[in-house]
Parts: sequence; C-alpha cells; structure tokens
Amino acid sequence: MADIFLNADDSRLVKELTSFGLKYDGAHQYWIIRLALTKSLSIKTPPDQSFDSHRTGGNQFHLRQVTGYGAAPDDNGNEQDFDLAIRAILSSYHEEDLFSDNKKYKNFLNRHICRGLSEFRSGWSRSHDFYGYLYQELVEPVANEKQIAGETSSSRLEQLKEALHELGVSASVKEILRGARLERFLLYLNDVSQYDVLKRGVDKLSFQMGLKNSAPVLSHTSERKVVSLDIPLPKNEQRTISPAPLEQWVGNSEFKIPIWLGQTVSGEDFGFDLAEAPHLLVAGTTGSGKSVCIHSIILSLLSGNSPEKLKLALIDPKQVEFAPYNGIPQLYDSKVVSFIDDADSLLSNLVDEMEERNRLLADVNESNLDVALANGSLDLPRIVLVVEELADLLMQSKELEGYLVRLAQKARSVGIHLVLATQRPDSTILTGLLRSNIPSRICLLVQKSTESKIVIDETGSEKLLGKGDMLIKMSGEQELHRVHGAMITEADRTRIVGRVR
Ligand SMILES: Nc1ncnc2c1ncn2[C@@H]1O[C@H](COP(=O)(O)OP(=O)(O)OP(=O)(O)O)[C@@H](O)[C@H]1O
Repeated sequence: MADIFLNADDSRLVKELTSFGLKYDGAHQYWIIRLALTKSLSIKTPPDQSFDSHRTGGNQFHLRQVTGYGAAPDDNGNEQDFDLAIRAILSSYHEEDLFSDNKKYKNFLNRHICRGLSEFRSGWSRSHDFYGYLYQELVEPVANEKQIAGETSSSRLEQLKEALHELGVSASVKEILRGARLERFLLYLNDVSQYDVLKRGVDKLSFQMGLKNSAPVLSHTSERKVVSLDIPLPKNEQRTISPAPLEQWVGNSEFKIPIWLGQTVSGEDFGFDLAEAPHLLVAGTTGSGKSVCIHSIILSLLSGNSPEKLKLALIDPKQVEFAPYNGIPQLYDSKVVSFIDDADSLLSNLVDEMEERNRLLADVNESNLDVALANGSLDLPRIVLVVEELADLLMQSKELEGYLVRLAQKARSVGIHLVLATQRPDSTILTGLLRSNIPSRICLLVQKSTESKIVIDETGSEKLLGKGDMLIKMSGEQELHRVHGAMITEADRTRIVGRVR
C-alpha cells in the first residue's frame, strides 16, 4: 500500500514540473516530491490540516521513493536511505517523536509535500526557469542569512577607520557594499592629495588591519574625490557564486549576444553584450579561473542561441577543456579543433567567411549584419570564435596571428566575434596590433602588475583573490567592473550541453 497521496491537481503539477521544470531526460516525479518537501521545510510554521490530502483521484508514492526507506546503497556505496534522517528532521521541526508513531510521521510528511507543491504552484509558471526559481527559493535565503550573520560580527569598519587615521589619511566612509568575497568601502577623501598617501600606504593599511595575504585593492570611481577600497572577507565568510541564474538571465536579456559571468561586488548579476564588446580577451595565470570563466561564456552562448542564430568555432590546444562541446549542433566546422593544422584551416575558413559575408552585405546594399538581420535582407548566424589558450596556438605558428588580426580588425560588422584566452598576457603573445583590436578585456589573477597593465591598462589584477575574481574593462568604458565569476561545474556543463544536444 502507498504511503503518500496526492490529489488530482497536485498530481498534474508534479507531472508538469517533471517535464517542463526539470527538463531532464529520465527525471522522476518523486524528485519533485522531494523538492516540495524541502520547500515546505524552509517555512518556519508547520503546515496545518488544510494540507491533508484526499486519498483518491491522484498519484500515490511509496516511502522508498520519497525518503529512500529501505533502499540499498548505490553501486558506488553511496547511502540512498535517508528515512531516519528525515524522521529526525520532522521530529525536531514538529517537536514530536515521529520515530514511534509511523502513522503520524507519514501524515506530516504528506502535509509538507502538499504544502511544498502549493508553494510551487503559486511561485512557478511554465515560462519560468525552474532551476532559477529553486535557487531563489531555497539557496539564496540561506546565503543571505549567512551574509547578515557575517555582517553583524564584522568589526572591520572600526579597524579601517583606525588604520586610515594611523596612515594620516583624512577620509570618511560613504558606503559599504558587501559582496560574496569582499567588502567594498567607498571613501570620500577630504582633499585629493590624500589619494597618493592612501595609495602608498595600502600595504601598511593591510598590515594594520591584520589582513595577512589578502591585499586590498584601491581604485578610482566616477564620483569626485571618492575612491573604492576592496577588502577581502575572511576565507570562512566568502561565498562561491552559483551558476543557477545563468539561463534565466540570458533568456530575459535584451542583448544581441548576452553573456552572464557572475555577480558584482554589490551582489547583482553581471553580464554584457558580446555583440557590443565586440571582441574579448580573457587573461589570467594558471588556476585563476580562466577556463571556468570561458565555460560561463560558452554556456551563455549555447543557452541563449539556437544553431540557426549562432555558431561556435572552438579551438582548444589543451585538448581537454572543450571536449564536452564536441557534437553540439552549434559547432562551426562540426568539431572542436585542437591541432595546429586544423586551427590554421579553421581560421582561414573564418577569414573566407568574413569576405563572403562582406560580398553578401554589398549585394543587399548594407554594411552591417545587425542591420541586415533586423530588416530581414540576410539570415546568417553570428559566429563566435573561442580560443582556449592563445599562447599555445601562437607559439606553434606565428602565422595564425595574421588571421586573428584580420578578424579582430574587420569581422565585427559581419557578425563574427572573438574570445581569446591566455595565461600569458605579455607582449610576445599579445602584440600591439592584436591587443589594440580587442577592446574588451577580462583580467583574472595575474602574476605581475605589468601583466595587469597589458590587459586592462591598470595595475590591480595581481592582487585579485583568484578562483574567478576578476576585473573587467568593457569597450568604451572608463570604470572597471569587479566581478566574482560563477563556479561552473562539470555537472552544470553536462546539464546545459545535454539540453542543447
Ligand atoms: N568562479 C569560481 N568560483 C570558485 N572556484 C573557482 C572559480 N573558478 C575557478 N575556481 C576554482 O579554481 C580551479 C581552477 O580553475 P580553472 O581551471 O578555470 O583555472 P585556469 O585559470 O583555467 O587554470 P589553467 O590555465 O591551469 O587551466 C577550479 O578547479 C576551481 O576549483
């Protein structure tokens, strides 16, 4: 006999969420049941009798599906039976012994599930991204609670004021923004000469505040006499950025080629339009989070564009990073390119494609693909070329630089955009001609301040926190954006790529 009963409406909702919410081949309805239980447990007051389900007209589930009751460990020895743990959680939630009263346990479990489903019904609709919804409902509130707890325990403001006083800097704290990995103090300097004093004294300030190895970063803002000082949070208070908002952000964006990367210091989503960039350089030392950042860019491109709208030309001299993208319908030349001869022919094909597109545009009396797409005179996909490690490529064949420079100079108007990544942002790899034609730049942690200058025309990236912490300079903008990139895991890639395939 079954243990958990749903009415007909709830059963329909579970079915709909399984197919249109999870969007995952082989998803089970009981996954939704488990999520509904989690949602209900996130509400502090117990569900009342109004959530008691009628035992007819809908689907039924066994405890084994809902709590794993009696299930043996899987092939890898991972536990699958969480019944005792769930009984303990419900007992403590309801302050009742639900170990000895099986009937009551099932009844409370059933109520929670029905309440969770009722929450899903009122908060989710088919046009919403279910993963994004779950993130907002289940993950973000916990993260925010932790953040507030961290904030109240922070005495950093007092420490900072004292350190500024010791340095002889006369400034007042205008605003504090607390991000996932640092606090940004906006300081109003009483007179501009204080800027040099502060700049020279940043190391001393760090020492005075006991910041150990995590260096503060000082930068200008667009406001007169206001500077920002980014001070890293203690390691145990730093948060990793989840990629959950990626698909929804991209889906809602009005940009032509929306790219989502993560969060700003004030916790807002950060994304940009690659069509406006129009080419991008991503630089960072090994382990800085460059590949993860590139995955965020590729997944944004994949989730926001059908193969008819966008093609991806991928060059991966390392042969591992882009392997998961082999076989996706968006691939230009239908494979990820790793070897130098293939890279040569891919780039030469792209240059030919650029020339051909120019001819096609001339035929319809247009000079720009954006306009031709908007007025319907041409229907061509945009193309994004992504190179995983530029240095590996150019060290094997310097001739390839010629193709890249031609594309960087002229491909924008025909809808071809470049994203070039490198561990080695030095002048041998990034020659003046290539660099000056790639106006938007992402700089992750680099080893030397001179490298930071090459990438974003300013020092500072050598003091970043690593692991996806980045400074971004967009084409035509003066102010830098400090962004914490999302941690894209293999599972995230598999999920999004699986959907695209
Ligand atoms: N945004 C992020 N949030 C949290 N951790 C991250 C983030 N990005 C990267 N990391 C961590 O840093 C590790 C290295 O990241 P990644 O492979 O992207 O570095 P990389 O710069 O490409 O290095 P390499 O050039 O050697 O491949 C990851 O395995 C992950 O543990």
